[in-house]
Amino acid sequence: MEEVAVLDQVSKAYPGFRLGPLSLTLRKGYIHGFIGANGAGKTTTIKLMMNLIRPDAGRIQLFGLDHRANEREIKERIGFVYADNHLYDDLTVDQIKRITSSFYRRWDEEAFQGYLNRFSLPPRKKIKHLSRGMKMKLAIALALSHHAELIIMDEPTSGLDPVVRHEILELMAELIQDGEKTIFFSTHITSDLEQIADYITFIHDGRLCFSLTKEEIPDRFQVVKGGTELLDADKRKLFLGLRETPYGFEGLTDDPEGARAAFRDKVLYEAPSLEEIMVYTIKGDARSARGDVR
Ligand SMILES: Nc1ncnc2c1ncn2[C@@H]1O[C@H](COP(=O)(O)OP(=O)(O)OP(=O)(O)O)[C@@H](O)[C@H]1O
Repeated sequence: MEEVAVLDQVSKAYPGFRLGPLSLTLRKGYIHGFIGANGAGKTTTIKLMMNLIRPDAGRIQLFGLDHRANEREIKERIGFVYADNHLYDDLTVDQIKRITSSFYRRWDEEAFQGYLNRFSLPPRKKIKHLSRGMKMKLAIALALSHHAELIIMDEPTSGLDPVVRHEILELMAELIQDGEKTIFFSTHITSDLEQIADYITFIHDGRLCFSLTKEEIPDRFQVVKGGTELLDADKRKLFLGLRETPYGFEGLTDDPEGARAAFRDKVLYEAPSLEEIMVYTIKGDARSARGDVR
């Protein structure tokens, strides 16, 4: 499988926060979703890939090329959509298009006009008069009109209504149909990933928790539900996170086999949603950091 992006033991430290060492591979032709709580390090990872900030250590390759030595060529081949899009407020759609198109050798005016029509974006309207959803659609149209092979989007669906989100997800699914393009997008909205992502990468507090295909996740994680009397100190260790009520417990394990050996048919086993994986992992981590019994 062709590797479009490889991060190898990449790290970056800010006061009070350290990303990595992070290793991650993006495979050609797939949609890779990138999840993590606020402040987990998603934007930092994306900025490192875009060479907007420098890593303290580690190696980043895009299209098999060193991302700093070959920045110009690489940027031609990337479509980048940034969360707080830096579109100039006083410019019109048409003016921002003219500026953006001048950066790319492979700018495709027909493709851009196609997106304007598809998204009903008025060419003469000023950016500041566009709604949040329209601004995001414009950012996407600008990023997709130079035949990019890798599309990197930082929170493209956050703050958008379900209809606009659906339109954007539908477009992503269309884009990878020919197997030539790769999408990497960060989000908090786990249901978006459940719909369209092939691979899911989850980071927490600057560390990689997992990078798996959507199909692999149920083999790796399981929700277990049962009576609290079944729990003892050893069995508690099977869980990444555990919630107990007077009526029973519910927990997330990353050792489904161990859980089955321990509880057999005395409990219920369920496939977790991505949201459950996120919430249990993050809460479980906070509890162990505080020294609470897990
Ligand atoms: N330029 C900077 N200087 C200092 N600290 C920074 C800088 N940029 C990011 N950080 C810190 O790094 C951490 C990770 O931030 P980052 O923006 O990568 O998280 P995120 O996962 O994208 O979060 P969100 O979902 O809220 O956008 C945060 O604690 C943030 O305060």
